[in-house]
Amino acid sequence: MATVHGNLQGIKSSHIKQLEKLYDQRLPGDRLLTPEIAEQLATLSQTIHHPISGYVNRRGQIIRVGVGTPLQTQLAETDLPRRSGDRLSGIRCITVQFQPPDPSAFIALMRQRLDALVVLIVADPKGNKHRKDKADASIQQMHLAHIVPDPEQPWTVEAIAPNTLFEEDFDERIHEWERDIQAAGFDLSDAPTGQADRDRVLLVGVMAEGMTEQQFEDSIGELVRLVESAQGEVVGMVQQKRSRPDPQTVVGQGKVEEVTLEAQRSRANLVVFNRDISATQARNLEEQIGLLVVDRTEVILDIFAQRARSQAGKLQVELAQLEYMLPRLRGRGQAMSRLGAGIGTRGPGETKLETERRTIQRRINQLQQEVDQLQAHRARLRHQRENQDMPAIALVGYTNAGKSTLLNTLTQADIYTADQLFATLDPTTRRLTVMDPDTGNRRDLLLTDTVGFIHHLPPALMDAFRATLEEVTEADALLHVVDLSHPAWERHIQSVQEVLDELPSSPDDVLLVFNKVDRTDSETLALAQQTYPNALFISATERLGLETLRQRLVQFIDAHAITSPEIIPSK
Ligand SMILES: Nc1nc2c(ncn2[C@@H]2O[C@H](COP(=O)(O)OP(=O)(O)OP(=O)(O)O)[C@@H](O)[C@H]2O)c(=O)[nH]1
Ligand SMILES: [Mg+2]
Repeated sequence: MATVHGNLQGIKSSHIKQLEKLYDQRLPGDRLLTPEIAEQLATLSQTIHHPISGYVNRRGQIIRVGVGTPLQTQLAETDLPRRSGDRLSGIRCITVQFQPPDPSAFIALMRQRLDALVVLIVADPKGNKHRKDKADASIQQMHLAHIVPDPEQPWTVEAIAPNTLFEEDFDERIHEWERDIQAAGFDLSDAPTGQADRDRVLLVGVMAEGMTEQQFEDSIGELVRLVESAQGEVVGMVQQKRSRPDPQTVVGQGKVEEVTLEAQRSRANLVVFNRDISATQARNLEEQIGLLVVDRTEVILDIFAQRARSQAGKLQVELAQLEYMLPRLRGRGQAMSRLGAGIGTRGPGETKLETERRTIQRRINQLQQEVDQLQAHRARLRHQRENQDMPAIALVGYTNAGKSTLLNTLTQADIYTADQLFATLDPTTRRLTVMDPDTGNRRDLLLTDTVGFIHHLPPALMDAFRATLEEVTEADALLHVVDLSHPAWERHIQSVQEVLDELPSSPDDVLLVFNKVDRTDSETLALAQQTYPNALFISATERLGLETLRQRLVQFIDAHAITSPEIIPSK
């Protein structure tokens, strides 16, 4: 089928027919291009005001025609002929553009292991007021690029004269290039394929106005942890200081090119921004970089999607993902959907993404109802527990602070704990019996472990996880667990406070517990003790300070008269 690829939006059907007709043409196998086909491509490109790329095999058949640059119209890995890593793909690309070739074109050359890339440059009729609609097919420049076995810059490009391009026997030259590549032992298949299990992620850090150097570094450090928690691997980073994001591409044009190049150099298959990006920005960036581009929120949602085990967890994650996606629905091109290995593509899945907005909205409504039911169910459970007259205390804190470890240590529970962000999604409640040291009386209380917080917890997650977060809002008191060994512990306390402030309500009684003192330096410990004289200092893994914690829990219950605890006389 003669399908025209690329972005056909706004292109007249008569022009699409002309593009389709290109498939009927055939080039002599030993020529890179003929003047006739060059002219047809140039005229068509000027008529539709868009770059056009044609792909030709070694027999001279046109196998693909696309509207857009080589990167926007590239063949997916699966559509390329299977060849060993030291061989070219046997396909060349002829592209007509209005600008000289930029790095994205060479990246397309590399990714597809093209025999050669011919770039024809014509005047953009849009930019020429006097001859608005009249195509001026005169080709202003011709460039020829091909792969060379140089790891630093694995391509070369040169201006080429028409008679060389149209008349020279290129069969031999291509074989020569291939022999050079083989002789150098250069592996072309080293390029990212997007089929790997782990995403190879290039981070883009935008340092916004008002951000200190330290805050910026912390945010990048956290983003690396988030990517790793989502099973991705950070392979590089590009950063930019920018007071106002570019509405089209977040970062400036030069930076986008740097990202494109760096992505190629580090063989990344996914680009992650440290700030939120709009649908338009994502689309523009993807078109220019040629890779899937996601933001921090999508990475967090992806971790949640991977971690959700229970029915309730899955339900809430799906709701959060759909709520996040709905205003951002953007038909990601075929090429994009194949390039992303994992992050940003898991969860509801591509097919659901492509279904209409209305279907998604209906699904959201349905999920909202299910979450309402879940909320009601949890409320009933809590009510039953309240009848037992036991005070309920919720463990809250920044993700990875050690909440689950503490609950496990105190109550011999077996909640999954790990040195990764968002290990816990589902709340777990355990009974804890503590002894009043003065009277020797035993007291029972309920301790609930729940999902961790993070700086700027995405609103979609806060809404979808309302049933889970109610364990916090409905508790009688909170144990705020802080990882004191984390360099950003003070900001973590602040971020947790900010999330708590966003909840409809939260208990006034909060006991601050500094954890991981076994790996905290003495200055930090002294500073925290001085700043928070009423706080507790513990190590959940080393079982340090736990007895004091238990005693403080008893006092805490009494002093705040949280409830009238049942007093069980000791034997
Ligand atoms: N050195 C040290 N490590 C600890 C301590 N407490 C917990 N950890 C480690 O910190 C990591 C995170 O612990 P979790 O209990 O999963 O943390 P969490 O707060 O439940 O995290 P999320 O569920 O992701 O929000 C694990 O690798 C624990 O072994 C401690 O007192 N000392
Ligand atoms: Mg946990």
